Parts: sequence; structure tokens; C-alpha cells
Amino acid sequence: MPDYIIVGGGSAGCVIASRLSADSGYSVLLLEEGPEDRDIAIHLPVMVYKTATGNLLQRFEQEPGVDSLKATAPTMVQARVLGGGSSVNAMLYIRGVPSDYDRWSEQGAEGWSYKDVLPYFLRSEDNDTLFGEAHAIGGPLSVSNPEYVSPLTKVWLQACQQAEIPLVTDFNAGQQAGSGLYQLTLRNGRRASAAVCFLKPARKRGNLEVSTNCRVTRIVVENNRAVGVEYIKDGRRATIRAEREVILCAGAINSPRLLMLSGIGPAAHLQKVGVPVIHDLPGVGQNLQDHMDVYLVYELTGRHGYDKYKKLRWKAWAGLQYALFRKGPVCSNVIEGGAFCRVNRDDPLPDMQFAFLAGSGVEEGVEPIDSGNGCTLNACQTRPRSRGWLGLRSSDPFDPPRIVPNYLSDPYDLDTMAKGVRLGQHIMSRPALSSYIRREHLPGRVLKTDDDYRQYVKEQAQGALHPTGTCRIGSDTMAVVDAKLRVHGISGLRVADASVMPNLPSGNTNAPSIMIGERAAEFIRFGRNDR
Ligand SMILES: Cc1cc2nc3c(=O)[nH]c(=O)nc-3n(C[C@H](O)[C@H](O)[C@H](O)COP(=O)(O)OP(=O)(O)OC[C@H]3O[C@@H](n4cnc5c(N)ncnc54)[C@H](O)[C@@H]3O)c2cc1C
Repeated sequence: MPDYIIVGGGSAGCVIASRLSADSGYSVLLLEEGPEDRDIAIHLPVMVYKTATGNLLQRFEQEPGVDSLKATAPTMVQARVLGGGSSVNAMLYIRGVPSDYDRWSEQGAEGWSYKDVLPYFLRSEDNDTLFGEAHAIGGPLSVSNPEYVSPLTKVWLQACQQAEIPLVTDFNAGQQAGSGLYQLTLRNGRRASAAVCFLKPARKRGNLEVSTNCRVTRIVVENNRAVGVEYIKDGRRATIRAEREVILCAGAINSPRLLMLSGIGPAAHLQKVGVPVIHDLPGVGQNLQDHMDVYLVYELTGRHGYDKYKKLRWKAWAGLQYALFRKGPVCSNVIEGGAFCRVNRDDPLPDMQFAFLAGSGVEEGVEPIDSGNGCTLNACQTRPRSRGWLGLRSSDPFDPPRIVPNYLSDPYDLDTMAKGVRLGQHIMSRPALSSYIRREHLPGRVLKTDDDYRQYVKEQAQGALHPTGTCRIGSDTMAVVDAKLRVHGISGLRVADASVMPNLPSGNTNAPSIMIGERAAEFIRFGRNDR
């Protein structure tokens, strides 16, 4: 019987498995629903266009918001592979701003202020360029400047400066405002996922077992204590018990789903769908938050970006550079440059994140330019106010969950996104880009009034795949875990992944999820006598 069972080998789960198994006196079992991370597309950065759209993902239909104008049902996409989101994502390394974490702490996540979490970002980090109060070297997680930058990204950064968005070198030192190259989780032309950086070196240890293609269907609870899990592997259903703890790291959709399938959640909802209630915990599945992206797509005047590599001869040339020297466009994550700006005067912090892609059709739901060569600008509100929820349809673990994100339900979010589109168009129309851009493909029609812009956002915006908050930390009645990530009312059970974040951080969510993994491992190791 293992001491610890970790459910989900994603960004946080891999960190916890690695840190706990470093202590040879304890055995760790990691159960991951997806396959091993053997697909070559995971490891070659430029193939993010495949990992972010292909079969390493699970897709859940979402219920549209009241006002949505989208023709197709919106979809929530989550990774299903060892490494989780860190194996499929665009590799942007962003932590948010100090006040994100100070706000967590003010709202009841005691011990999660910026000063408390910074040491755990540093513990993971091996930065190839930056060092100082906000950066470290020597940790397991490779964080690097882009190893290949498209000439078009450099021009885009000039356009930002022409739009009076100054160039900065570090989005993670507390002040985000400005434009610049993103730092990325990659090194030597390879993706630096949590599976590669944390789990792989630990797998040599005799006290760590990793089981992939293994889907957990329920947590086994006896006398209000989690004692093990039920799972399905190779078509066979089995139960395994844990000596000490079960740690849920299945992500912001699947962790609350598993709690509810196990009878831990809002009692009335569980009764309605036929799950026997073990512990009434009304906050499970509530407080769902996600960023939204709205896309501006442009047709280029020539082969200035990555779309040309869709042609065989260019692909072969890029492949050769990579094979011989581990250099060239294969080392690019495509989203090399970005910016953080303020679009609302009343917000003292940047409230809009831009990500520039020197290509088109890279992300799921965004069509490439028909004629061949395009580029894309994503605009994303950093701190949306809209909140949604998720629940079960039935007690069957194979029934997809109900996901109601309520995107843009707060008018402030819609207005902010609309302002982001305006600012994005302003950047894209700066002189630096004029000889590179033939025409605007999206929006592709004249938008004049604020209503026109809002309408465009309603038609085009989609979830940025950063779901969080559905098992949030706190001590109030709607909190799901305490400040040490222990599920309220159930012993031997923690949740440690993006679901515990009380509020979305101002940016992408992989680095914060890894930080949560670091903290969880520490709580577990130092709390061993608390049982
Ligand atoms: C396409 C895409 C692009 C993104 N781009 C970026 C980016 O560039 N930068 C960034 O910072 N963030 C990005 N993100 C978000 C970021 O990667 C995630 O927020 C982060 O990985 C979440 O970590 P997690 O540990 O909470 O969950 P995950 O990493 O999603 O891990 C959950 C794991 O649990 C497994 N699992 C689920 N259910 C079960 C079950 N029942 N039994 C067993 N295992 C189970 C899953 O297969 C998965 O491996 C992106 C996400 C996606 C999907």
C-alpha cells in the first residue's frame, strides 16, 4: 500500500510526486488518466500548434452564457497526458502580479500572500537569463528566453513601442506593464514540462510508481477519511488504498468533478444527480473562473511568419537546422512576444494581456488564413470578474460534467475585452507593421462604436483554457480546502492544482499551478505528524 496516492500527473501533480518521493522512507503512487508523454509533438516547441489542438486533450462542451452570440457551443479544453497542461501548453512562463496573491491572502487564503508564495516560485526555477530577488537558478524547472524569435515578432515589438508601450525584459518581477519577449518553459530546443523537469528524474526512485492510462473514478472515504481511490485501467476496475493521504491534482475541472462523484460537494446538487452525500461542501465546483481570448487575425504581404513552414520545403529546411544544430524555428513556441497594458483608467494595474503569434490558426477554434500567410494577436483580460460553476449530470463518472462558465456575464469584462480589441487594432496599425500586413482578416469589418466592439467580442471570444477556483482555499462556508490544501471536513485528502486558486492570477496559470504543487509537497512533508 503506497503512503501517498496522487491523482493526476499534470503541472502540480508531477511536482508533488517528485518532491514527496525525494524522501526514500515514503512510497508514492501517481495515477494519470492520459498516456506517457512520448509524442514527439510535446517536446518540439513549434509543435504547440499540434499539442494545443490534437488528441492529447479532453474536451467538454460548455453551456453558453446568456448573451453569447457564438455559432458553435463553446468548449473547455484540458490536457490528458503525463505532464498535463505543461505538456501541451504554449510554454509562456507568467506568474501574475504580487497583488494577485496578496488578494488571495486578504480573502482568507492565509499564508498565500506574495511574500509567502515567492520562495516557492524560486524553489522551482532555473532561469537561463534573469537572477535577483524575483528569479533563481538551479531549480528543476527550466525557464528561458525564447531560443528563436521570428523577425516578425521583433517588428511587432517595435509597433508596441510606437503605440507607447515600452519594451521591458521581465514580466515576472512584480511590474508587468510593457511589451517584450515572454520567458518560456523550454531549454535547448525542447519543452520543459513538469513531467520532464520534475517527474522524469524522480522515476528512477524505487519508491515512486507512475501508472498512466489509469482513470480514477472515485475517492474511497470511510468515516470521513479518504483511504484510497477506485480506478479503471486496461478496462478493469480496481481499488487501491493509501496509507497516509490522497492528493487530488486532476485540474480545475476534474478535481471538483471527482470530489462530487465521491459524495463531497453541494448536498442538494449531489442528491439531485443521485450521488450519496458523504460530506456537504457547498463550494465544490463553484467560483469557476477563466480568462478569455479574443483574436485579431491579419493576412501578411508575404512569407514573414511561421505559416510558410506548412509547406514541405520550408518544413524540411527548419527540420534540418534543428537536426544539425538544435536551432531555428523548431525551437520557437510561436507565441514569442507579448504585452501587458492598461485599458481601464480606474485600474492601477495592467488589465489586458496581449500575445502575438507570427502565424495563424495555431490555437483550437482559430482558423488559419486561407491564402497562406497570417499573424494573430490575442487580447486577454487579466482579471475577469465573471464567475461560473460546474456540476455533475449524473452519478456516472463517464458522463461529462456540466460546465457553466458565465463568460462575460459581468458587463465590466465585456467592456474591458472590447477596449482590448481597440488597443490591439491600434498596435497592429502602427507604421512598423504596415509593409508586412496586407489586410485585417478578423474582425475584418469596420468596428466604430463601443457596441460594435462589444458585439465582436461576444461573437469571437473564447476561453483561454485557464480554468481555476473550483475548490478554492479559504475558511468560509464556500471554501473547499484550508490554507494547507486539506479538504474541509474530510481527513487524509488534499486538493493541489489550479482549482484551489481563490482568484485567477493576472496571466497564464502554469507557473502558479507548479508553485501550488511545491507548496502542497511542503505542507505534506512538514505535516506528517499532524495525522
Ligand atoms: C492548450 C493549452 C494552452 C495553455 N497555454 C498556457 C501557457 O502558455 N502558459 C501557462 O502558464 N498556462 C497555459 N495553459 C494553462 C496551464 O497549462 C494550466 O493552467 C496548468 O497546466 C494547470 O495545471 P494543473 O496541475 O491544475 O492541471 P493539469 O496540468 O491539467 O493536470 C491535470 C492532470 O490530471 C489528469 N486527470 C484528470 N482527471 C483524471 C482522473 N480522473 N484520473 C487520473 N488522472 C486524471 C489529466 O489527464 C491531467 O494530466 C494552457 C492550457 C492549455 C490546455
